[in-house]
Amino acid sequence: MSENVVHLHKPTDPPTNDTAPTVLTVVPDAPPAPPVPLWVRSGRAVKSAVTHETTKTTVRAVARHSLYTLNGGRIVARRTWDGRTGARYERMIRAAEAAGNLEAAEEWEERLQRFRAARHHRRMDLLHSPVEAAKGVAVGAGMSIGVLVALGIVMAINNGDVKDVITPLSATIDFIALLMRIVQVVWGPALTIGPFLALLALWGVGRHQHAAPQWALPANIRSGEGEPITPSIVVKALRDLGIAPLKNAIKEMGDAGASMLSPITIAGCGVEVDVTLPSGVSTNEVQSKRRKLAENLTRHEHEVFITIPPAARTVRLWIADSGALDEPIGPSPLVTDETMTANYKTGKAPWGQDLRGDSAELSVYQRHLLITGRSNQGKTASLRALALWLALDRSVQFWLGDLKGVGDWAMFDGIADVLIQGPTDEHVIQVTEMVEAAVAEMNRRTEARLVDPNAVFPPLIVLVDEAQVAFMCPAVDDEKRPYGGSKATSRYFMAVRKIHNQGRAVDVLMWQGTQDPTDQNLPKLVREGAHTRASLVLGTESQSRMALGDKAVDDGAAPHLLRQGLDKGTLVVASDGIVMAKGQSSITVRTHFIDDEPAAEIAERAKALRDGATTLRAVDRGEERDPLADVAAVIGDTARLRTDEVLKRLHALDTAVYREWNNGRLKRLLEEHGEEPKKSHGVMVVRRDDVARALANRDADGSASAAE
Ligand SMILES: Nc1ncnc2c1ncn2[C@@H]1O[C@H](COP(=O)(O)OP(=O)(O)OP(=O)(O)O)[C@@H](O)[C@H]1O
Repeated sequence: MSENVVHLHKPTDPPTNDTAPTVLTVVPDAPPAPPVPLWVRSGRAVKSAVTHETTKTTVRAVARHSLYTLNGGRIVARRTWDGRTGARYERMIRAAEAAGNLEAAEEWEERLQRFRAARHHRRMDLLHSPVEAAKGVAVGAGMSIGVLVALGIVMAINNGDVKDVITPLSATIDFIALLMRIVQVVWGPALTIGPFLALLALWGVGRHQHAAPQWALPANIRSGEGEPITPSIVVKALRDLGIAPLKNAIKEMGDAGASMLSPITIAGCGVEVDVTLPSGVSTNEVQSKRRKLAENLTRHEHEVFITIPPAARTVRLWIADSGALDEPIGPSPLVTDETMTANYKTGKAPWGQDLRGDSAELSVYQRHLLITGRSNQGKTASLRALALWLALDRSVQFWLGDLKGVGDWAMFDGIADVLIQGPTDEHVIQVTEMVEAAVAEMNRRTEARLVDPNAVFPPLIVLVDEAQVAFMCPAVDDEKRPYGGSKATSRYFMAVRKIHNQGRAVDVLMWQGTQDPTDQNLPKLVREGAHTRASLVLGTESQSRMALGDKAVDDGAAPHLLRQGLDKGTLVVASDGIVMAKGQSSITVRTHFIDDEPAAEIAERAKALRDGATTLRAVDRGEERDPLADVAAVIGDTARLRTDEVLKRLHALDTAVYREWNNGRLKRLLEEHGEEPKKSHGVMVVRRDDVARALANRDADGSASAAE
């Protein structure tokens, strides 16, 4: 009996085995939804009909074609009016005045006067013309009849038939009658279809000019995708920028707003046009509206570049063909031309293409370099492309620190004299010592130059990739001096600063690649010490200012407007080592990408050109110095030398060793050998004889202890 019972509650205990009865639960039906009132349903139906895509398309098409005809009529009427009156001249005068170009205004004024004088002349002529015209018709008709009769006489004489005298005349009359018949027949239908043909013609004009509101135009024109840039598109885009004085001036000018523009020229994969702004509109007002301008031109923001040419009140627009910047550029000539060599002094590295499609080449001669950019955007690749080219000049030495250390620079093994690869503090210490050794080398060269002003040295490129790792390194040395940071005691920072200050003249050059600049990971003095500054995409305008400097950004450089991921390898470069249009302070370069494999091949070619360098994994600090002998050497023949001058000379002799030396340390050295600095005329000095005695005593002690 119990198996026939259907429980109306949920069992709380789970069934214990497979034989447990299936429990069915009765779920009551949901209550029927209340009926929707008729007016709501009708409203919904109307809404869905009105908002349906087909309805929208139909409404758009009807509106568009009607407006084409209407506006076509307006355009034709205006053209006719312009042709017959001085309206066009007056408009040009207003445009020239609005643009502040009084010379052009005067010229148009003169033309208007000439036009009016000529029109007056024609009108005066018309007053006399009916009589003249009647006379002309009478004379013309008489002459024609005379000619026809003369022709008839010739025919009559020829045929011997007097009737032929009027044959040409009657044939002409018949012909005229025939024409009249044709006109009579055609006239009726022409009267009927004539207006339609006229409307069709007006529609054609309107359609050609897209003379309908934006919303009514077909989708492809509405989006403007791929549309060529014409003066009227540029003027319209400027008018709608939201700059009131510009808008008013263009309104004043009407169609003649195009007079603000230079001819639109093809420039690489886009077009270029200079816009002379009307008075009251500043160039940076237009520059700050780049996105809006780009959208008004139916382009993406990154496809429009606004720079400031030398001419006053002028902005230069470069507008890419839609999507053209997304096309890859070809391979590097370094890859395709296996015979290529380089020349540090006179050559230029084939880096990529500028936006005009011209090849962008960089001279690296006596220029410190800094490349910044967000992670994974092509910083190492663009820095390496320059180094690979320069490696093809066998005279150039490389000391290289890669603080990422995943092998991006491995192909320089055998080219570079020093190659340090790795991201740890230990690597930062080695890289710092490498840069300090370069400072010592620089000092040695400077000294040598003092002795021989014509001394020439092989270029030494001190390259640190991922330099932010060094600036952010927390390690400190035995004397508590930090390797990282940007204090006066920070070792990496100070070494870079010294090379920036003095390295150029003796061809010791600092090249750094660094990520996402901040004041901490790229101190101000370091970023401003580079002659060539280049940046890949960055996050903010303030970072762009750090990367390229205020001047370049104020003049339109905008790496923060490049697109992360999409513009890999595109650099904004501020340098005098690259050709750019006059007055421009930066240029956008799309670099050739050289992948690891071709990079290794280029490196092999470079090695073949060189005798083969033994690459060190850390800098050799050289033999142990003998400070007392060094003091004697820097004093030379001078009887006494101020202690600060002794320290300066020691420092120049070997920066790495004597960097931390001060008066106290010098005093200790002399005291260790039974001498001390003395006062002379109120200043502390070291005397040559004291040092010589100390040396002699030391040598005597040394030989005595050896003898024992
Ligand atoms: N010129 C270029 N054109 C196209 N793609 C490029 C270009 N340069 C680099 N890339 C692409 O970007 C990737 C990253 O390049 P790279 O390692 O040079 O970036 P990075 O900025 O040094 O990165 P990291 O964050 O590691 O420092 C490359 O593997 C390559 O796919």
